[in-house]
Amino acid sequence: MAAEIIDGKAFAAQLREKVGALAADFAAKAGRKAGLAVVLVGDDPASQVYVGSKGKATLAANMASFEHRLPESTSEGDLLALVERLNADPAVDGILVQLPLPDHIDEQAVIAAIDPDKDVDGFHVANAGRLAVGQSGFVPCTPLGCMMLLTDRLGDLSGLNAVVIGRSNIVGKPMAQLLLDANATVTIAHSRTKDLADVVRRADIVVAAVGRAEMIRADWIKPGATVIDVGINRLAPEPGANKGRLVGDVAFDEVREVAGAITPVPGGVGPMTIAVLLRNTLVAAHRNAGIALPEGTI
Ligand SMILES: Nc1nc(=O)c2c([nH]1)NC[C@@H]1CN(c3ccc(C(=O)N[C@@H](CCC(=O)O)C(=O)O)cc3)C=[N+]21
Repeated sequence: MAAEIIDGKAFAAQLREKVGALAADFAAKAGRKAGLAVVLVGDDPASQVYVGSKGKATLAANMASFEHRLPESTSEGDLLALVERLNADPAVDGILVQLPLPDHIDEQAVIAAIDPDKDVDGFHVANAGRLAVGQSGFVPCTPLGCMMLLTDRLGDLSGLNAVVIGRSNIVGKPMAQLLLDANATVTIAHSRTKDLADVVRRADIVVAAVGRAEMIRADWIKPGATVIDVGINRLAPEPGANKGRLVGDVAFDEVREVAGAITPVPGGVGPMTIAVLLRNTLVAAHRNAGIALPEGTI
């Protein structure tokens, strides 16, 4: 039996709809819109596209969008000064500095400068620490989006074997913590893991976040497992084409024959990332304005 395809795009659209309605309520109560500032340094074409789609999604969700596109040559000092201004700006509830930054800028220093209560990416150590010890804070958008897809499909995750492949601060580590909080039995696998295929074969839940195109094969997957593919890799263009295809870290066409459910790339986790960013911004706005967000709504 072929796997169910988990429609992240549709799920994300529903979440954006809910956030948009709550953001309209917020604006009525607060007398201002929730605001998201997105900062992009340099002119990487992929980053330009993401920042553009974040801006559009923000406006569509009844929030204010503040875009700051700075040249590649921007100094670390100038970027830090902008972050300070955004921290102090009462119209800005959430701040996202698009990564990666140019090599001459220390990413950790920039993330550390963001007010943790405006850190809607959940990258600041204060938020990483809150997640680690079970306090409420901002959770990185991609892993939180993956959890929403998993709980929607599986309900209670208690006792399930989850294998997270990848140990980044942005996806792998927070993903493992969220799964652990949901009472899954969690393994974090990575490039040095021995017998990776055997480790993955024990998983009821596989979250692939390695950044290697189509690395996870059908014979690694336990029949019926739920497979969440975080990877977004662009293949080399076919002869005659100017852009290569987007593929995940999972060999989709073969894994779908074995898995119980699988996210596609594109149309899986990626759209969830942006929807959760808006959700986190809505939460930030309520906290900053001292307005309660109706419990259990998002
Ligand atoms: N501070 C920061 N926060 C981020 O969240 C962040 C970042 N920096 N830097 C870059 C990555 C990448 N990222 C994506 C968001 C949405 C899609 C997305 O919606 N993808 C679509 C299609 C993409 C396409 O067609 O090119 C999909 O998967 O269906 C992808 C990638 C957020 N990132």
